[in-house]
Amino acid sequence: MFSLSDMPSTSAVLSTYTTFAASAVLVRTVINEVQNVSNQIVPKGLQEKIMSKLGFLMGNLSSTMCIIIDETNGLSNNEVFEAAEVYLRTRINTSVKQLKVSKVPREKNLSVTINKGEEIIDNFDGMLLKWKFVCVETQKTTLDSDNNNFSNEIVERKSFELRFDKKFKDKVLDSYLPFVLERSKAIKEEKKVVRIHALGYYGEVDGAWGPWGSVNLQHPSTFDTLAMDPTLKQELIEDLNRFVRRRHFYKRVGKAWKRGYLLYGPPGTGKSSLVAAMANYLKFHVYDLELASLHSNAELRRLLVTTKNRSILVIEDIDCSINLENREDGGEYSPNPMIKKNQFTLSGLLNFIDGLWSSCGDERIIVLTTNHKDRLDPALLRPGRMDMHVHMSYCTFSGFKILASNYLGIKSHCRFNEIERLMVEVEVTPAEVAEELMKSEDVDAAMEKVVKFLCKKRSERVGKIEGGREKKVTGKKRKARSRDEQ
Ligand SMILES: Nc1ncnc2c1ncn2[C@@H]1O[C@H](COP(=O)(O)OP(=O)(O)OP(=O)(O)O)[C@@H](O)[C@H]1O
Ligand SMILES: [Mg+2]
Repeated sequence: MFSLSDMPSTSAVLSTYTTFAASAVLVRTVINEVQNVSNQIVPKGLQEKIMSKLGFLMGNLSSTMCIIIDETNGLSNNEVFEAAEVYLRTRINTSVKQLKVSKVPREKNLSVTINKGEEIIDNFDGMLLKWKFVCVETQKTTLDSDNNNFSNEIVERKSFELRFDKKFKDKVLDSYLPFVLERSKAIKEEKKVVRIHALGYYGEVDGAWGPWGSVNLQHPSTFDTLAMDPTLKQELIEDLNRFVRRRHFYKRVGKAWKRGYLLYGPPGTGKSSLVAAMANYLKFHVYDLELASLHSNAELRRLLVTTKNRSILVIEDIDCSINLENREDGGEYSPNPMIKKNQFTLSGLLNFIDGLWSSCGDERIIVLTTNHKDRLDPALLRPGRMDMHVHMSYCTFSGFKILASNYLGIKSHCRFNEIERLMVEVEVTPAEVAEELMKSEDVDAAMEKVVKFLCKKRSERVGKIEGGREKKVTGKKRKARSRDEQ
């Protein structure tokens, strides 16, 4: 059994080290040896002192540099750690022996990470980078204020160690780590599940409690499946692209980074489907705001501040939600008849859109939908509030082809010409056409249904016109008769 006096002193160890200092390899061997021996005989505190001195000298000799990336940065999370976690999941290769797999309830996919102590080798621009996931258990003592007792708990401190050749220090800090941050952002974006938030119950949103409850937006609508004027569709996609890439532009010209879209058109022309397509395209969460459930402008403001950036706020059927023609008298309106008038106003809404809205978020989109654009106050429609007005019209033949391809997987059919002619004559909504297309899985039968439906619509229309003429004629006849009688 060794006694403490048998143990080599710090200075002895250091002088041993100096003797071998010429060779880094030998020093490492010495360190390992000292570590092995000291593990058995040296008290822990002294052991750490010796090893830190040796490590320091060793570090000076080695050509390797190590960056420690801790999970937290004081009280806040360390974004570099989070980014590394996400990025390294995509770099797991066969050299890793132990993985950890988990799944959170709302996520579709499994989350795969490396276990503690595992290493991942990465290459970047001619550099070799070695990542190690380190997890150290420490004891944390806390005072229980209820009974004034101290309690101990074991907490895990996680970090990554990133090792690379010293000569690449600048390149790692200036290029590689920013690259890891960027990549992780892109990976998160790809995996983002779009959610739709609605009022009505208090729900947990991203770990915080707030007035919005949310579920995954499972609306399958995309720009590809949407039947709308192809030029308008392209313009809208370009407008959205321009909006999201112009962060610096908005800053430079001193404008809030927000954009308003008014979607108008008859029922069943795809306004709500377009909102879903926009959300799926941009991967923005949706906040579905029902004005009828609000009681005051103050409530609107409170709700607004709890919405996140990179989101779409939707107010559907705006013409039905609020009296929008009476801004002069304050747009007094109370959606809830039990509550006094004058609490929730049009000017409140306008302020919300370009006053307050401007000051409390980035990359925000607001969408208003209506069946009656003409009923809206022009103040609401001006650029800066509703920047782009999108008319969702009755189904055109090009829209029909998108629906046919979508529902039946066909690009052409012998009835297409007939359908094209009929569509010029009648007004049908994409919703009506979609309904007919769904009535049969057999392509010919489905086409027949569409043709029949369009013919029926046409005869209804002709009937109406003739009925109208008839009425006019009988009206005239009646007048003439009464003149004769006089
Ligand atoms: N332009 C379209 N492209 C593809 N499908 C459409 C389109 N318009 C309507 N549909 C189909 O009809 C259904 C109803 O459409 P949607 O709810 O988007 O219409 P809307 O214009 O919002 O109607 P409303 O004014 O009544 O709210 C959709 O689920 C979709 O299946
Ligand atoms: Mg709708």
